[in-house]
Amino acid sequence: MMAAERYNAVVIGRGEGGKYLAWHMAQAGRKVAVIERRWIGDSCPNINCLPSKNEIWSAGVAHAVAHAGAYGVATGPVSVDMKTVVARKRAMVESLVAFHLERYESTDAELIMGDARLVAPRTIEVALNDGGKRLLVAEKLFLNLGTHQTIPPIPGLAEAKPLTHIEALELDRLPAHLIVLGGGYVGLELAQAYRRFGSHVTIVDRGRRLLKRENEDVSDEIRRILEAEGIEVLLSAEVEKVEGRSAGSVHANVRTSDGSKVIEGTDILVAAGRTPNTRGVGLEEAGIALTDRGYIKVNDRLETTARDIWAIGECAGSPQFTHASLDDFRVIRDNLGGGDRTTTGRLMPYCMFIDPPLARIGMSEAEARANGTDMRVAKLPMKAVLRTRTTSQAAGFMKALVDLQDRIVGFTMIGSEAGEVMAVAQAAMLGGLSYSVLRDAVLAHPTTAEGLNALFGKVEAR
Ligand SMILES: Cc1cc2nc3c(=O)[nH]c(=O)nc-3n(C[C@H](O)[C@H](O)[C@H](O)COP(=O)(O)OP(=O)(O)OC[C@H]3O[C@@H](n4cnc5c(N)ncnc54)[C@H](O)[C@@H]3O)c2cc1C
Ligand SMILES: NC(=O)c1ccc[n+]([C@@H]2O[C@H](COP(=O)([O-])OP(=O)(O)OC[C@H]3O[C@@H](n4cnc5c(N)ncnc54)[C@H](O)[C@@H]3O)[C@@H](O)[C@H]2O)c1
Repeated sequence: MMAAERYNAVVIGRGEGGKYLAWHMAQAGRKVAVIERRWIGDSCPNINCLPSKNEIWSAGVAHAVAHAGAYGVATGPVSVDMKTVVARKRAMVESLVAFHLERYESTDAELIMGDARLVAPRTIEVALNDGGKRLLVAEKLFLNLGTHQTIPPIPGLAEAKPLTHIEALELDRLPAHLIVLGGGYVGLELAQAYRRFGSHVTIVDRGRRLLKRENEDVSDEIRRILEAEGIEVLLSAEVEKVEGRSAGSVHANVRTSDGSKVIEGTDILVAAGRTPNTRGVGLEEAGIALTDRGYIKVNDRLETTARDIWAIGECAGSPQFTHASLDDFRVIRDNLGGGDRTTTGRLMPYCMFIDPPLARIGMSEAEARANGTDMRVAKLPMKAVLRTRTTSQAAGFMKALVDLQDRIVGFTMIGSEAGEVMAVAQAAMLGGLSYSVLRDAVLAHPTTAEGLNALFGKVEAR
């Protein structure tokens, strides 16, 4: 019988919010352990956000060099060395891992590498990666378990050994023809990156349009941008069967409204959504209820159905963004400190890093109409923003929704610097400013944000 070790707080899964919570509590003098089975530093710096944006940046450089002639810059033949692309990414990841280890040292939070499972409420058995087991009892338990790639049950798909984003971001060779199953965030970002590195790319999505959570004009513009780069986009497409092996020869039998066709690729990437890491951890046995989609059931203070147990980030059904997981940490931290903070109504921005990027904060036009919000809509093509005349990057548009009290309730942009411009709109929303403040602000010329003057100038008077 193992002796139980007592902790003030244990975090299972080293996600974004969990790590900040651990560091915060340890710095406040609590005895804290974090149990992680694989990644030092969460998914974001190891396998998700930062590695993908690192390689996407390399792809952007390849694209810029390949199109340098249009800017009057002569180059020789352009080629991409995937080994160097991956080496640059790995160097970044290693530096981020070192940063995380240093933070554990300096805060005195204990990092335990192993697989955790609840054997009773707040009693955790850890199968250590180095062998052996430990038993921990926590006064407070925080679950930050994350999600993993969903592999749809398509005949032959699992046997084809498809790439997920993890392997795709480790490829030191260029696929001749990459089939991308799923045209969501992961699929579109990586599809464009691989196209720019030089692969032939086909995106297959069963939806009627890309990014179905966005307004129809957003989906159409993004499809136009991707197709203009030579990416093939198949929509309303069901993959019925996959044959062969990725990293060689792989065929996807696809049914579309135009009939059936076979896509012959060399590699297949699955980017068809996420599944929470909540099975086999002993959650339900410990009184922690799950939703019907397998996420941990929480209230708007991120409390689970079991006493003194919280959930954070994707496993709690929070929006699947690093900044959402970070904000979950703030909610829990403040409530543990006697505050009263919830996740209800928080503004959640996001930016998809295709080029040009898509950024959104607040409602889309379709969402506003669906919930009956009375609002005015203003839309400005990016070619009307003078900055884009200087860069020849005129694809996309800005769009704003303004309610009858003159508040900005939604902002969407496809265009270069979209994420940065969105932050300006977000600040105005957080401050409860009238749209006229951005309409009339003196903004530096010629910046992309300057377009906000013209965009809000198009809002109809009440
Ligand atoms: C390819 C890709 C790109 C992305 N890019 C962006 C982006 O640009 N911007 C953005 O905001 N978001 C992005 N995301 C989403 C973002 O990465 C996540 O939302 C974010 O990392 C938050 O994750 P988390 O805190 O919920 O958990 P995670 O960071 O996933 O951490 C969960 C951890 O729990 C561990 N774990 C699970 N079960 C156990 C167990 N039983 N025992 C021990 N350890 C366990 C896992 O190993 C994992 O390390 C991207 C996602 C993907 C897939
Ligand atoms: N820049 C960012 O912030 C960023 C980048 C990547 C991922 N993320 C986060 O990660 C989450 C997960 O991304 P994702 O791209 O895996 O999921 P997603 O939900 O964004 O997209 C999945 C896509 O796969 C399609 N699909 C599902 N099953 C299919 C099937 N059998 N055949 C064909 N198509 C199928 C869906 O129609 C959908 O379009 C995102 O929602 C986002 O929150 C964020």
